[in-house]
Amino acid sequence: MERLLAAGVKALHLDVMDGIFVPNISYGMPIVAAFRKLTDLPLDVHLMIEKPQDYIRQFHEAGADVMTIHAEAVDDVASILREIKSLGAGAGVAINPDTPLETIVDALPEADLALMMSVNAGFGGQKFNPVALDKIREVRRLAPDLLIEIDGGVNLDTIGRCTEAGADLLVVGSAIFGKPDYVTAVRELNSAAAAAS
Ligand SMILES: O=C(CO)[C@H](O)[C@H](O)COP(=O)(O)O
Ligand SMILES: [Co+2]
Repeated sequence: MERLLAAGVKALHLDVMDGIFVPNISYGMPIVAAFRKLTDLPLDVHLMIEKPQDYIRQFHEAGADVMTIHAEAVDDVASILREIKSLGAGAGVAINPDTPLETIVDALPEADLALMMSVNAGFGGQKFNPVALDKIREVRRLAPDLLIEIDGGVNLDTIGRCTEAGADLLVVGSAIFGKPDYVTAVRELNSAAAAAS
């Protein structure tokens, strides 16, 4: 965390995985609360879990500023987005690369953020899937003021295409954590993103 903060990242994206919605387990509310104690940066909590509606209050109490649910995990996206907003948090909806954008179009008016996954949710370190870029362009056309986030395989080679397509929030895992020097990694990523936007 100290090294990340020194590198000047603008928010923390926290990947919550339940071993059911995705075949991997990461962490839950106590770790989100621990991050909350260490920083005032926005905590952007990516809920890769089933029944997210049962946990949003606890994640918000733990310190989540934004909670993003997966459309594939729930029946009624719009109503859960409304519940998240009623807690005073930002509400995001995510879709995996194989999920058509049509799945969430009706819910977009309730969303503060749309997350276009450029890998299948579940693991860091996967290869960037450019299908997310076309979805970003379409979301931008449908909802010009919505925050658009991209997540998965974003690195120095792919980040320019993300900003060019219209992504506002660029989630980077391996391309920072896999580097010895976070300051240089973040500076180079920010430069590549800005050059293309
Ligand atoms: O939600 C995620 C995986 O499900 C991660 O946020 C994402 O994969 C970031 O890691 P990387 O930049 O290494 O792909
Ligand atoms: Co994520």
